[in-house]
Amino acid sequence: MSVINVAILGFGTVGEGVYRTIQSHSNELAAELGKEVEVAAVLVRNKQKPRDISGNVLLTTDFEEILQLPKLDVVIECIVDKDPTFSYLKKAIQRGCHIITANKEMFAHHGNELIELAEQHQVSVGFEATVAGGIPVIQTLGQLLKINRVQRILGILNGTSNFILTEMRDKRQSFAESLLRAQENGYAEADPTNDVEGYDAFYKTMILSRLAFGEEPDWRDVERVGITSITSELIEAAQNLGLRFKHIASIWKSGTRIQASVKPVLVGSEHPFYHVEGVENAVNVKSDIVGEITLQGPGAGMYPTASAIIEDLVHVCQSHVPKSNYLKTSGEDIELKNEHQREYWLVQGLVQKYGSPAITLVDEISEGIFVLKGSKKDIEQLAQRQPSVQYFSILGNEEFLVRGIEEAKAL
Ligand SMILES: NC(=O)C1=CN([C@@H]2O[C@H](COP(=O)(O)OP(=O)(O)OC[C@H]3O[C@@H](n4cnc5c(N)ncnc54)[C@H](OP(=O)(O)O)[C@@H]3O)[C@@H](O)[C@H]2O)C=CC1
Ligand SMILES: N[C@@H](CC=O)C(=O)O
Repeated sequence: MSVINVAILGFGTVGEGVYRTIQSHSNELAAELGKEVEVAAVLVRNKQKPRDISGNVLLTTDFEEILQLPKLDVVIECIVDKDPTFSYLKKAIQRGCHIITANKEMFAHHGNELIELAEQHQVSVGFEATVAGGIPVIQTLGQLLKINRVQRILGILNGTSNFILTEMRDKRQSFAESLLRAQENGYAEADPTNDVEGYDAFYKTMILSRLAFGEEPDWRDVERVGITSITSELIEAAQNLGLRFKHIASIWKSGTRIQASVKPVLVGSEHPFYHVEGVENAVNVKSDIVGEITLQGPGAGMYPTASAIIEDLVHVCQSHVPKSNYLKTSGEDIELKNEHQREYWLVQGLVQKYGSPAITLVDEISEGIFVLKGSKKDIEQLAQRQPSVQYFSILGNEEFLVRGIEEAKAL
């Protein structure tokens, strides 16, 4: 049987998971591809670290050595940062290799250039692992929703943040303890600021936007808020109202503009994301023909990410060259709340009571934590006047919230 020669760049959580999965699923790969998949080389930063890699595999710190291999078909990139990964992948494409990447930061910045270059060189690009870990959302949007016009996407896109919020609520762990566990489980980025300050979810949101709408919002206009301001006290107050904090990315088209935000909000049990817990991610796509679809599954970790990459491996070896601009016709306009519409907010840190006639106090649900009603603009102005104020939008219907407040008061 002939062979597909693969190089894996990086041998951390993801790279090692890919290596192990190629060994454990060799029969399935051979049956699907009609060729054996062999790992020819692994690139690392530190060759002295002990690793469980067969002696036949070239283990190197020099990417040029990999490029000079006599036979190389696919380069799988599982490193961190934009550089030198982008230049490695360009060289791999120029050498005629298909490429696969898990690196969302690099792909959000350079995905288009890589896809255009791949098109010129008649090779394919796999990037399923860049968004939502093991959930096949890229293939679903790119291959299975080609005719639907996407109207809006909501996503829980960072497994570490969702894991931390769940641990803090369910096990009453501190933020620091929960983050440490996420790191031990291999969920967090090398620099976890990327997870907890919302950068990782932001990059994933930009990749999804390009895939679903054919374009991205202006990055400077995207509201990006992480989860670091969410205290145990706030989580408990929300829980007493029947609400859970979720870090949610939203993308929608308004007029000719694509808009997006990435921030923590509160959802009730009627929301499709209420039960998305721990390291799980979810993506809810609203399109004109099919309506709403929610995909849910593990959003980070060794094997879920390896699953996305292995499925990409089959896809790039079998598929034709992708279209540049990865993608789709533009999506469809959708009417969402505008900044003047009144909604509900969970607010902490007021130094003077809510401070504006345009804002109504609904209730003080525990000491110093209020439910207020007002427009986004009014709440933003309040937070400008009182910088200690933290505010979180409460999604869902009013009836549900009122019931939650009554139940919380009865506690
Ligand atoms: N962890 C997860 O659940 C997921 C991660 N990703 C993405 O996958 C990528 C890898 O993540 P993960 O495996 O968790 O990261 P790790 O930190 O566990 O591993 C990174 C690996 O890359 C190697 N490396 C780093 N820089 C270089 C370099 N300049 N040249 C050669 N090798 C280098 C390291 O080498 P050494 O071992 O010698 O230090 C290490 O083997 C990231 O882009 C991440 O965002 C995507 C989806 C999920
Ligand atoms: N650090 C990321 C890993 C997967 O993309 C996350 O927690 O989601």
